[in-house]
Amino acid sequence: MGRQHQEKVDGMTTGTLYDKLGGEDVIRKVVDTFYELVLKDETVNHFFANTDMEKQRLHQTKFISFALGGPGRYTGQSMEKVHTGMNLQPEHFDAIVKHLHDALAHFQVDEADISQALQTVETLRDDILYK
Ligand code: HEM
Repeated sequence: MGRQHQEKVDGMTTGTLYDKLGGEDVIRKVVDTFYELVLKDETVNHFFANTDMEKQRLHQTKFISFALGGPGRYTGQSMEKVHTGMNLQPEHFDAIVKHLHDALAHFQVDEADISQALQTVETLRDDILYK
């Protein structure tokens, strides 16, 4: 763990993976990989069928940034709102989580850090599913 932006609060290390991985430049590469994985996966790519490519990239970037604790914070409420009408199911959410895992693993992010990112994403599961 880099020391920058880190502090101990109640015995837990805070500071974001986003900073640890090197911020925007690295994130952009992770997004490219994640984007490819999502768009070639027929479990989920149809959700993006009517989304233009620029918006898709924006979505993937925001998703990754959120997962890594980067800038752009979302509330459950706003996430519920933007995914309303999609009726997302657990298998869709799980597929996205898997691609997040694989995209990070591709860049040698260690498994402990990947778990942390996956847990962050999990916090929004109930806000996003079945809406
Ligand atoms: C923690 C999980 C997620 C986060 C943080 C997230 C984030 C967002 C955000 C911020 C938007 C607003 C529009 C934008 O920025 O482009 C959005 C829209 C959208 N999300 Fe998600 N999302 C999540 C999960 C999912 C999942 C699991 C799916 C489908 C498999 C999905 C599919 C979409 C689609 C299709 C849109 C609308 C894009 C458009 O056409 O404008 N999202 N999401």
